[in-house]
Amino acid sequence: MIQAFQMPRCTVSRMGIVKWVPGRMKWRFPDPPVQIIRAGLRLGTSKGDVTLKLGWLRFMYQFSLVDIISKNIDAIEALEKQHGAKHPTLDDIYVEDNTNEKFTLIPEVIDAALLAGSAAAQLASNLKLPGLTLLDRANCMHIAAATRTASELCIPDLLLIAGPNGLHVKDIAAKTNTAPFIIARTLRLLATHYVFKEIKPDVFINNRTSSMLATEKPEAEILQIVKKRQQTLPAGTAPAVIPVQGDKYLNAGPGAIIAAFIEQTSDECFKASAFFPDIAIRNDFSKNGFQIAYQYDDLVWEFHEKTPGYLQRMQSAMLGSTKTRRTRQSLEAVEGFDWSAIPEGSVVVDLGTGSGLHAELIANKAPHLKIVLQDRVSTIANVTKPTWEKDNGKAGLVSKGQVTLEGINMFESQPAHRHGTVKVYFIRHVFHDWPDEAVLTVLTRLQEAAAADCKIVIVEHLIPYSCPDPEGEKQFPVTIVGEGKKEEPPAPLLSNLGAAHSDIYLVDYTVAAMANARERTIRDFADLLGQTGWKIDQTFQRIGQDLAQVICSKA
Ligand SMILES: C[S@@+](CC[C@H](N)C(=O)[O-])C[C@H]1O[C@@H](n2cnc3c(N)ncnc32)[C@H](O)[C@@H]1O
Repeated sequence: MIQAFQMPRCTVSRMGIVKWVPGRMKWRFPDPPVQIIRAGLRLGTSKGDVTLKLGWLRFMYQFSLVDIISKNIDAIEALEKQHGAKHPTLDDIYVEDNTNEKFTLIPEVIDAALLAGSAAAQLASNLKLPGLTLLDRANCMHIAAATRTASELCIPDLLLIAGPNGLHVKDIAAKTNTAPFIIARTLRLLATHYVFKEIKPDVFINNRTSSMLATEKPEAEILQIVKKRQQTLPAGTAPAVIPVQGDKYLNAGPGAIIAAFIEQTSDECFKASAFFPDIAIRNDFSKNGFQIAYQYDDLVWEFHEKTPGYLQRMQSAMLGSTKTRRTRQSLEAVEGFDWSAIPEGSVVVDLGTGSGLHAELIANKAPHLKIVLQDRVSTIANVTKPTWEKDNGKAGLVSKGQVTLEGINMFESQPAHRHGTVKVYFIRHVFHDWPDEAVLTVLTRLQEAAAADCKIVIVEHLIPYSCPDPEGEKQFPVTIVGEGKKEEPPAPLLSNLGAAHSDIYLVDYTVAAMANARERTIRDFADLLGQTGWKIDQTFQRIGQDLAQVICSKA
């Protein structure tokens, strides 16, 4: 509803851009004028007199972005008063358990921050010359390169130790045995993208973003890590497989696992991604980007198993990836589906269990069920078993027979004793590692082994469309877990919140580059399930999360 409104005196230039008389404006919109803007966009196809209205509506389009920003910043400020906290700014140093950092995780704060951030990013894109936007996009590999350079040289740690006065690039270069001009341009490129801050010419400090990467190790150890890294990097033309020091990420503060994730992304994934367009354009998926970049024939999982540094970095990176998003994804994975409705003594298989974190959550949530942890024989022997043996709580679940560990190959038939006896296959973050053909094979093997009342609980991110999807919402309704109600973001925001919510699309490209794999939309899952005799019964999701539980049964 428009509370107070006065039509501006506007003229329309040849390009249809509104000019207006500022003194006469008095606009107040309690809510963004969605219907009016949508109507305006429809009018955009007309000509003549209507062009005037279109120009006016274009002006309102800009205005409503500002309105969304200011309304949501007001909301955050009101929440600050209510919670006695302040939303951190870029000038703060990141401390995980700090009251202000915890404040940013309150669902209402997340919602308001996403809306304001989305509107701000869209406004910035509206205002930037499109050619420069394209250049930004095409050149973003340099930001990845600079991020890895800074992180592997442990500059966030050196700046954390240096404190508010920061360090001159010459001092950083001297400590790390590198060239000052490299440090300067690396940190300046990143500071321009709000990572680090240049407080005087050539003097840098950490900001909230860069300080997340500090391992908090003492300076002598940090410099030793950098020195070792330099000695292990091959001289001359570097082969793709350069040694990685996994031990950097151990025995350190939470920043170490975040650094592992950032360094893995800006190293392996960055190199693999460079080759993905060649594969996509040729439409030839016989090799993936990782295999081409690393001149390696096997899959990335085998590569990790054979190269201990990479394996350690990848394992730390998986922990770090949750920290960067700071969600409760582990818990959320087992919320939604009603485990209590499964009869006493039923068998639940956690397929592709990894370390078995979610199997343990299910076992504790539903002690009346028998949980089988299935993974590759080598993963069960080298990862799952040691994890479950060294923890008393887990070991207790095994010794009392509630939990069993089982080495299998999910592409082959389920073990004979599982045929017809499993009530639920729980499958979290397994399918996103594989192309469609592989997922079809696994679903077919499960279809062959499953009894008529068997369910599959798939836990994966669901890729949101970047436009509204009322048809899909009707066809695949989502049951919300926890508080809140799903609402379409106000126009003119993209329905997926655009750049404020881009990480899932980047993860999708990561799995594509590393394994020709995919994150999927709900329609993608419905299609794969339909081809293998399964159907979707229900989908559970939390507000603001892409992670979903998709409950499936035999069609
Ligand atoms: C991304 S991890 C997910 C682990 C765990 N479900 C989670 O959500 O943390 C994928 C898992 O699939 C397992 N996996 C890969 N290939 C497999 C196969 N052929 N048979 C069984 N498990 C496999 C991997 O060993 C790994 O543990």
